[in-house]
Amino acid sequence: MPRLILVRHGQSQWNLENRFTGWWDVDLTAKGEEEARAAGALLKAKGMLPTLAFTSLQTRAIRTLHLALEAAGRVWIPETKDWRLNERHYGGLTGLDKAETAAKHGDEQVKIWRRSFDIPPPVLEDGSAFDLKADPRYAGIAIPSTESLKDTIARVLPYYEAAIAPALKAGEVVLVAAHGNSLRALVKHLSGISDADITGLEIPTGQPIVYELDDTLTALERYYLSER
Ligand SMILES: O=C(O)[C@@H](CO)OP(=O)(O)O
Repeated sequence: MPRLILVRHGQSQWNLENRFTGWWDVDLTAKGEEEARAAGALLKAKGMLPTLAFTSLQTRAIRTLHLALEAAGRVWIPETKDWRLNERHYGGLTGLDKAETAAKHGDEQVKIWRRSFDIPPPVLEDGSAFDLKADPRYAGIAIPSTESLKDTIARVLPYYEAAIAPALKAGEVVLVAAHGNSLRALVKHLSGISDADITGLEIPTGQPIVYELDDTLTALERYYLSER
């Protein structure tokens, strides 16, 4: 039966500093590196060994994948990096302190920006220090100026259907190392979570989530590997 393993990157420097991150390329903290290694050790201990991996173009997810694969003894498996698995773009909130932003705009507004299904944060202004236009990894890509979860789903799901689903159907055990909101997009789809209910779903860092799927890739079961 097809099996898909999702892991959110370990703690990043801006998770630690409580700053809106999105597409900004922030590295793991020492704790985040440890979480990634622990995720890989858990995969090995449970015999849940991936044969193929996907990740984003962002350092925190790529390094989480590599540290986990090293701990699992699987650094040799093929991996694909794609911007469609990036974190949702946080627009004009990128780099801001989450608590200071809540003090300025109110908790309710920040909650809407963070977790509403289809209300995007304000756009990233031209000339912002967080503009990624000159970043070579995004050459030829229409970088968004902000994204809601709905916008994120609109690029994650076609990628899942085109690249990940065929690998699952071909019998690969697929590991996806990505981000809180790109993984929420996948979980929403696979578990059939409504637009209203997805606002309450949080994905913890460094915790492998396993999907047991049937041959049509309908989810039979979703569980945290640490709980088995
Ligand atoms: O800052 C971000 O990019 C994300 C993930 O860390 O934050 P949030 O929890 O608000 O989606």
